[in-house]
Amino acid sequence: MADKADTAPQAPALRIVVGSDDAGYSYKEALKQDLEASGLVASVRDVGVDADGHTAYPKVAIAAAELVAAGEADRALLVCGTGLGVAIAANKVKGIRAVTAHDSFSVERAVLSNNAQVLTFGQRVVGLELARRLAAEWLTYRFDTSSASAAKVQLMCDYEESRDGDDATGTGTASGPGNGPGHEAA
Ligand SMILES: O=C[C@H](O)[C@H](O)COP(=O)(O)O
Repeated sequence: MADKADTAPQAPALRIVVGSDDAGYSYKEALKQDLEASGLVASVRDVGVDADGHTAYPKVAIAAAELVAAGEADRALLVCGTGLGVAIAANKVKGIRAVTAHDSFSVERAVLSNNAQVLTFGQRVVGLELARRLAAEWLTYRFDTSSASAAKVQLMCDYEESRDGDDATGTGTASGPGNGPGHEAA
């Protein structure tokens, strides 16, 4: 089943943040190299960890997600042992939709159905070559704001906005959804 905008070779190149904990470090490094070599990528920003880093996954994931939410990056690609912790942490940042996906269809729908700006992998779950292939596919997708999926994504955005006043502790410092280079906002 082909979506109207399932690939967009003419789309603006993406500004991508990469990050991992120590359990995802070697995949993060390999994926970063691929991203840096891709014509679909405008820039790659690495928020850690470095080779001997031991920063806990929530700190790295939140730092990356905040860059996306602030509009300083279009997407983030995060790796931990399972991909789950970095997704949960990134989703705590307002405006962020982060998913773990280890198959091609889910990677496609993460963008085309859910307008997810953050993709996460588990280094202890998926093979490196599959992760690399999935990341390459992920770069080709752009959310279509005129698609039927847009109204569904908007329901999540509306709910998040409606919750703002209910949260005495605040929901993060991000001011915007970081939905991409001018064409990914739902
Ligand atoms: O989701 C968490 C990640 O898999 C992390 O890399 C490992 O976390 P743990 O050390 O708490 O199991």
